[in-house]
Amino acid sequence: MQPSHFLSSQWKPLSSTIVKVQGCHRYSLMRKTRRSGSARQDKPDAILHGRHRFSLVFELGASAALLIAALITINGWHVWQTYHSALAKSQTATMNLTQALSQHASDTFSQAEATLAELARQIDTLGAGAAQRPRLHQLFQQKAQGLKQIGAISLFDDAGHMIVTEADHLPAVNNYADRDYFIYHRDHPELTLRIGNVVRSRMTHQLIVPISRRLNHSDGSFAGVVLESIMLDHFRNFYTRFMISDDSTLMMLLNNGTVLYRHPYDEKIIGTTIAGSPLYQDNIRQNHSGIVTSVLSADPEQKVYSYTHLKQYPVIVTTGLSLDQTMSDWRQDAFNHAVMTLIFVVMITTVCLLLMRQVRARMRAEQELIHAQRELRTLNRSLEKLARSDGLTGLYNRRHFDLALDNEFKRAMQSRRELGLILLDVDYFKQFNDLYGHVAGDECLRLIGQTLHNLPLRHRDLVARYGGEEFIILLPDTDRAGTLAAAQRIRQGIIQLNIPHEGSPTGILTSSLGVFVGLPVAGQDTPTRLVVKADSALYQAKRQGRNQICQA
Ligand SMILES: Nc1nc2c(ncn2[C@@H]2O[C@H](COP(=O)(O)OP(=O)(O)OP(=O)(O)O)[C@@H](O)[C@H]2O)c(=O)[nH]1
Repeated sequence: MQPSHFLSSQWKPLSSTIVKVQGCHRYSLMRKTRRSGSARQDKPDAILHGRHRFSLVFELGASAALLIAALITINGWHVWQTYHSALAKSQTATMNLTQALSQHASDTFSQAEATLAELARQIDTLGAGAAQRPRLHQLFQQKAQGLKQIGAISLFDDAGHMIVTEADHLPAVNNYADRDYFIYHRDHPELTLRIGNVVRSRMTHQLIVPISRRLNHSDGSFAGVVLESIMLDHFRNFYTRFMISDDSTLMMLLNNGTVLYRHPYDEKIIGTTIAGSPLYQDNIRQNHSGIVTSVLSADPEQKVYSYTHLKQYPVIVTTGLSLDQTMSDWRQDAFNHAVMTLIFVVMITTVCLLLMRQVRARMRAEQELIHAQRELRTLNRSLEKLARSDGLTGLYNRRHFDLALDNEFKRAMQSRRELGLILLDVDYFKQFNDLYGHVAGDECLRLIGQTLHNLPLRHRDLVARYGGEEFIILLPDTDRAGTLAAAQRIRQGIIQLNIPHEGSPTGILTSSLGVFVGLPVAGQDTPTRLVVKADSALYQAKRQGRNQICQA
């Protein structure tokens, strides 16, 4: 028979059990189980790391976002607070200013009212005839000298002629019947004080505020007007004392919104009206006093306005402080805070991004490390397997067998249980190689290895290639009968392979087996000695004609 025939022939494993064992495990099975176990461990590992990384990066991002949100909220709250505080301060400042101006205006007008009331009484008492006029002139002079704000004091008859004045001479053209105040008093019976629009004096050519009062004859008919003109400069001098920015405004108005005076001084504005402005329409006209952020028609810039009506006179005083100006400190502060916040936000974001990058890099390194560890473990397992197994047959090698024998030897000593050892050698294998070649010899050894591998052994039993064409089987806790039965099965198994061997007297490949069974004796036996004993039994089997089992 050609070697190709037996090489391809199916070898049937032993169907009966030599040594009865429960739950025997193969090396390959153990290896498979261990590999799948590690795969099961690796998968949750990877998931955990993925999740861990995600949650770490997420936590970092969330913390930074929270920190930034807190920072912005705190600074926003601070800016909001300081805005309202600055606004309240500017409102207080404008109201104080308005109060000072209203006090000044009240004082000025009440002095004028008192003067006019006294002069009217004197005129009523003395009369205003030609004889009394020098006396009245003196009186007017005294009053005018006593009050420096007074530009002129004049008396007009019922036709509008100036008949007495504090000046030494009456004007050449001295009819004032066209003046507002004259017309008003002529047409209105009340004897109350009237504060008129600013006009230019015909005598001094200065701007004046005319304050006038009607005079009646004893029968109640119109007798004329007594006038006290207050120089606009009086207000100008007073208003200039206040240090206000150019875009702020101090104003004195008549009740109808006509401007009596305005600081900073601008002659063009004197006599104009703010009656159409939101400030006047929505606030001044409606309330006695108040504070409001508003605009004027002629001045669209938003200002913090405070205003008050004088209690006794139809005059309003208003102060408008530039919102831009009054809030400039707050704006600077808010800007500083915004810049600081921005710097912190940028810093936090940068640090967070760097940390996130580091975490990612670290996680990546960890992943790579885990991967490398896994590969190393796999490599170690393969190396371990390689170190323990025989390359040709896949069985354990001599090195592993020696270690296992050491262990089982010790165990047998301790447990006082017998140990079985079978040493197998292929008969006439040199001839086989010579006849069929080394490749066929290798295949033959592989088939024998497979036969041994398929033996139904217990989990502590071990089959190894001892070297060359020699195999060894270790059977812990096995008595003589069990070991011999196993040896017999093995021998039969090899015969059943039916490998043709023309160099053998039997015509097929056979094997000789040396068996040792016994309890190792303390102080006498060693693992090597047990093998030697099995080997000498094998030697005996060879000597007695091969294809047989001999026991040591
Ligand atoms: N093909 C092959 N041959 C091997 C291997 N290992 C050892 N051999 C051969 O096995 C033969 C063993 O020969 P011997 O020790 O003289 O024994 P034998 O020819 O079997 O004779 P007996 O054992 O006395 O029956 C040698 O020729 C070795 O070269 C191997 O792995 N493959």
